[in-house]
Amino acid sequence: MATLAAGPDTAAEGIVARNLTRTFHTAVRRPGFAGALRSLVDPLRVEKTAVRDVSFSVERGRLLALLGPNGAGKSTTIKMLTGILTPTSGEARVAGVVPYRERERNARNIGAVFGQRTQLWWDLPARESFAVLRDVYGVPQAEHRARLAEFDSLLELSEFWDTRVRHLSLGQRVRCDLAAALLHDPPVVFLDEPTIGMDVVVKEQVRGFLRHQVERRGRTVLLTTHDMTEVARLAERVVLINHGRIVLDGSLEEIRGRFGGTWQVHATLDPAELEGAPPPGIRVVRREGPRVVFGPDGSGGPGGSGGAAPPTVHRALRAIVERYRVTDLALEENDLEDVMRAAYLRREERPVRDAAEDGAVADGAAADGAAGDGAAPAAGRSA
Ligand SMILES: Nc1ncnc2c1ncn2[C@@H]1O[C@H](COP(=O)(O)OP(=O)(O)OP(=O)(O)O)[C@@H](O)[C@H]1O
Repeated sequence: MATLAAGPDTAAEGIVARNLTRTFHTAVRRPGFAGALRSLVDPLRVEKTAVRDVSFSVERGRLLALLGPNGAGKSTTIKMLTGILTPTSGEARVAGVVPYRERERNARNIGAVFGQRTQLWWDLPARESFAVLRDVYGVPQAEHRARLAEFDSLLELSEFWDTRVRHLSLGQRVRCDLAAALLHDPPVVFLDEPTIGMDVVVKEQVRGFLRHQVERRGRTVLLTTHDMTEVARLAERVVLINHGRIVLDGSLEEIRGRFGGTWQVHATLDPAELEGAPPPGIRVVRREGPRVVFGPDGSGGPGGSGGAAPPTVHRALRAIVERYRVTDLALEENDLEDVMRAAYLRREERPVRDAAEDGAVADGAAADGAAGDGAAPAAGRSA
């Protein structure tokens, strides 16, 4: 395996993960009263591999969405990339730094927002937290002022930044958290469900802010979310993780193609005759005179007889207009939520059963969880 040690030419990089694996050892209770008593004196420890052999990279100035169902391993991956957790094996490099080896250097390069927690001081107005962070990171006054003005113009923070954080609404607080995470101008940003619980207007404002930070400021963003609208609006590329392993690294189109993203193309043909068979991977679903409905032929993808994945809707559209003379065209796609549900429910990628699933009852506290593994990268202060 190639080594990922930091080098002089690596500062321009985004995020690189190579074969990242993280195993937790958890104390579990044996079933029944006698078992519980025995576990007090002789705790049973089981191994849980939360992330297994995960490799991907994010180019500088790009946004990648890391998707997966609950418990898939997204947060564990982010914790390794932010330096909070050390991988059991594998390597990571973020903006040229190995995050869990050089935590301080890494903290200067990254910003992180965990939607459910805050890094702001609960009893201070957000603007005072910003000033403390400015001093912690040694940001020059003029730069700080300019950056705050930019964030205010995009996130409308000044309406509430003099209010104590404990009195802010969720949407207000997370907008302040975003500003706090970016005030030191980090090239790489990690966002773990940043818009969770926000109303649609604020969500859209935050998405606009993120687009601006990627497209205009060139930041590299790794985002986790369960919100498929967010993915469709923001992500060019997604990595899908399930049971700790990467199931797919590609575009939303590829996810649709591979996990039964069904589509139908309604075409009116001229002449009305179907001249020649439909292009490969495409079948005629029904026909009424010149009106023909095309769909994937089901020979690939899940549930199919194997072979290549069905063509993506864009490829199918192109193939259909190239093959036939089309006078009218309409497209129907199923909902992205349905596609993701199908992707999450796929069983083939499920790894061998963890010992914890074999009858023992998890005790809650991990024997070697994040708490004992290192400090958060930024000057974090959870409320
Ligand atoms: N400190 C820990 N000790 C033991 N097991 C852990 C620990 N942290 C995570 N896990 C387990 O690792 C698996 C992956 O958890 P992780 O939090 O990374 O999932 P996730 O994809 O972020 O889920 P969600 O979408 O619910 O936030 C889960 O089965 C979880 O119970």
